[in-house]
Amino acid sequence: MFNGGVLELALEKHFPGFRLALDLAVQEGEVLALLGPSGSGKSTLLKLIAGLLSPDRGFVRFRGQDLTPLPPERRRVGFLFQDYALFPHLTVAENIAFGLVEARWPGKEREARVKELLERMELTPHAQKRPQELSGGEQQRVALARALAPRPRLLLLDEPLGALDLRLREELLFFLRRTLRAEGVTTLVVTHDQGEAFLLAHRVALLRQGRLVQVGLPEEVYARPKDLWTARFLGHKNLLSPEESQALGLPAKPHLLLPKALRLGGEHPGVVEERLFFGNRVGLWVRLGKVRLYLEALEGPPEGAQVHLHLDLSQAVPLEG
Ligand SMILES: Nc1ncnc2c1ncn2[C@@H]1O[C@H](COP(=O)(O)OP(=O)(O)OP(=O)(O)O)[C@@H](O)[C@H]1O
Repeated sequence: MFNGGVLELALEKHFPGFRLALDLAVQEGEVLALLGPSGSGKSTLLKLIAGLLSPDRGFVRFRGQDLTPLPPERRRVGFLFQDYALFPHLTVAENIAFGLVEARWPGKEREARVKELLERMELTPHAQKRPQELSGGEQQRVALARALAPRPRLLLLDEPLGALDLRLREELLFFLRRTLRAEGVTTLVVTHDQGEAFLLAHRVALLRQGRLVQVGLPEEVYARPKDLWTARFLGHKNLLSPEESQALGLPAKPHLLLPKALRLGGEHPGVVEERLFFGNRVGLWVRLGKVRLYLEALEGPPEGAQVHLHLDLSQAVPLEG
């Protein structure tokens, strides 16, 4: 069942109206994104690993050691949950040092580690401030630094960019990506945003109603979603019914047309029904007879314009219902 992951999970947890049941192995140094809609069990899974919940059945194993009977504080797992609370009476530097003091790091090493994280997180100018004097994005970075400081062997992040506005989210996303790679810590990161999962993770695991639907490399999962639900959840737009597939010359089954299957200029005449301006690109909904297809381009004609599309049907992926 497992291919020798550093973290091995086999877990069952039941709540009224909800059941989580899954097996998963995570490799050393791997960043694995748990992706799923609201209520699919992402936070429950992290809490089971952290020891904040006990499973009804199964285990959490780390490097062969069964962590299941251990309380959270003995698991040596770092976590950052949605309601991360910084200590308001401590400075930024003291907040980051908190876990190091608890773990009795010698003074010199503690100072060096705090300095390193302040620099990496671009927080050095804020070291002596209190949390309430920081912006939301800065506070989030302090919380992340605090979680990383004691060099946990495993890091659990629940929607680490959750509360931020769009622009800050993007900024912090790249930051988080670099930090996780630089620290090399085995990480499970929960998100409901597929773009975030693809950018952060070495592998993504898709969760639906407490079950793993698909686990794989971002490119793999994106280009070969297991079924219609997964394809839709990953943001694919060209999902063809059996009838629509047939109208385009494909077998009468549901299909996904990958974005690279479509471009402007080709043999199929159509009409632009909708044109969406995104700033750096445009999205076009084009009607080709019975089928409406979506494509993106750097620029595109106005609504109502006649266009021709090139369709590469070798980029059509058959889907399970
Ligand atoms: N302590 C609890 N007692 C009872 N039911 C719970 C408890 N915690 C979670 N649940 C239920 O378990 C299901 C999964 O919840 P969970 O918080 O793990 O989902 P999630 O994928 O993290 O969702 P979100 O993205 O909204 O945070 C939900 O139906 C929730 O109501």
